[in-house]
Amino acid sequence: MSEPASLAGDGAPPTPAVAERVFGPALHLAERYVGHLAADGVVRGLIGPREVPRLWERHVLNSAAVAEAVPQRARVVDVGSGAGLPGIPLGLARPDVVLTLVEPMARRVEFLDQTLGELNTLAGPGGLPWRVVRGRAEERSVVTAVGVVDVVTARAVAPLPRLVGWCRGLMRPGAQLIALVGARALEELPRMRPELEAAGMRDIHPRAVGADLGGAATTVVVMTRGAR
Ligand SMILES: C[S@@+](CC[C@H](N)C(=O)[O-])C[C@H]1O[C@@H](n2cnc3c(N)ncnc32)[C@H](O)[C@@H]1O
Repeated sequence: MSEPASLAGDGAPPTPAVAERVFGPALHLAERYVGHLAADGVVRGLIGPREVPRLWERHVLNSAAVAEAVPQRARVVDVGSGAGLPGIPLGLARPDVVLTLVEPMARRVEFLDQTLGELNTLAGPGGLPWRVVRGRAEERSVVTAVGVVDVVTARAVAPLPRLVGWCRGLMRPGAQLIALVGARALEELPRMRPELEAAGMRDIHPRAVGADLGGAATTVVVMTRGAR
């Protein structure tokens, strides 16, 4: 049977050996996702063409690295998921998590719906326990649709204090926010700490994840919502 054109993977970069260890039995789904990003993701302007050769290292493995910071069977919401990062690689690496992708932009939601539909079909019996919710994380309709979760993930969405303000309503007391950050956010963390604590966040710390994946480790800032 021929493959769906949109996921044919034309021009997709080769799969690095480490991907098999990261994704295990879901490797074929991760390869499909990369093919989809390289084709439809570029056509729709969600991924720059120059990113294609480094989709695995810089986007997919870098995102999947977050898996080691996520507790077993966590309810996870990926806020500002865009083309599905870091949510989709995380969900593929960790089939025990229940994943919701939140994204306000119609064009991106369409891409996510199509991707999830296709990966779901490929995943076979039971499919994937994932869904897409359109809207902004702080909107009441989104909080109602998603409910409260154990973990919020976010990459390149907003500075940490603003991100916390948007996501707090989705986090149960004790839930974690795991934000993938660059060097600048890390540098600014000490200055931001009082504001994050005033917003009810505790145990705020940077952490390197995915150091064993062959490339540079992913830096995340992890924080926990306090009781109030
Ligand atoms: C720079 S993109 C990053 C996308 C993806 N996380 C990645 O790393 O490729 C930021 C995304 O956050 C979304 N966004 C902006 N404000 C948001 C909000 N209040 N709630 C949820 N998503 C938001 C945007 O629509 C956009 O898709």
